[in-house]
Amino acid sequence: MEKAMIIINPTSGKEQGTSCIEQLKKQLAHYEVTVCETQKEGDATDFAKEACKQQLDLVVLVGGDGTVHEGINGLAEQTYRPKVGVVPLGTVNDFARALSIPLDVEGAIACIGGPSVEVDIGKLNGRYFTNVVAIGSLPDSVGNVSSEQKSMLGSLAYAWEGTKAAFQHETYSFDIDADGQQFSEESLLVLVALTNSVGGMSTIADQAAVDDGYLHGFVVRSGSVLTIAKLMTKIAAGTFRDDKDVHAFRAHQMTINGPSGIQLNVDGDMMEHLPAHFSILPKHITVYGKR
Ligand SMILES: Nc1ncnc2c1ncn2[C@@H]1O[C@H](COP(=O)(O)OP(=O)(O)OP(=O)(O)O)[C@@H](O)[C@H]1O
Repeated sequence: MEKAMIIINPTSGKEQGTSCIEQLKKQLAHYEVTVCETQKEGDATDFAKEACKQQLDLVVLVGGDGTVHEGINGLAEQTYRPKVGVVPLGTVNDFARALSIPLDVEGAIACIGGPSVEVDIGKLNGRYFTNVVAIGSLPDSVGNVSSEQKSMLGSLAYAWEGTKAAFQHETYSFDIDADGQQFSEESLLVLVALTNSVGGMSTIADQAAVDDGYLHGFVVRSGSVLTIAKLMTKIAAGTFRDDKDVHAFRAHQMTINGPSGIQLNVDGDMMEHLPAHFSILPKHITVYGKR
């Protein structure tokens, strides 16, 4: 009999996590299932590592992007990696969106066992990421959105903090090396995306496919309120990357340096500091979903 581990964060999103376990077990009827509830930061990584060690066939990550990020960090370094299913319970759920996994519990559960994709995983310094790394004063303030704010306001909380940051329009100087090409930029926001879902929006990194083997970089060149307002409308219209204030590039390896002490927003949570060394692990983990 095949073996599966369900890793669930009982505090994710609106805390509806544990109620979907029975449904999930029905979908996984032909698996011997172990359920692991996370208690704190780092648990999902440890459980996922254990699933590799035991050579399980499937790991289902139930939670927000933070839980997916932690679970993938447990799998990425291992030689044997189980297939992955995702049941998104967070506010943004970028990884699920990028893989066309339905955002409702029933739909997401029904996907497990269907089509799957071998997805790229990003490496940033000593850790791994699945979606996006954001650097600059904008993500700095968006990173201050509390869980309570997120639960109550959802993406509105991000929009509010982002607007506040835009009014402060503080820019930083960044030195960037992309596959050996070097350039410097004065910027409010630098994004390194792996997928076409960034902060719940599919129109920023619209050309990034989950398995194209590239890191997709975007530098927002100026920080004026007008620039930000204009870019917001361009994001809505799907023409963000063509704007003269946006420098879009892609690479297999990148190094980004800038003022020390700036924290990075990695898959939605603040962690790591500059300098940031990026690389890509192409088609590294098989996930139930579609490209
Ligand atoms: N039992 C727990 N109690 C408190 N925090 C936990 C627990 N288990 C895991 N965590 C932490 O909660 C963090 C956030 O979890 P997750 O992203 O799944 O939910 P979320 O914050 O509701 O989602 P989103 O960020 O999309 O709104 C995880 O990165 C993890 O470190």
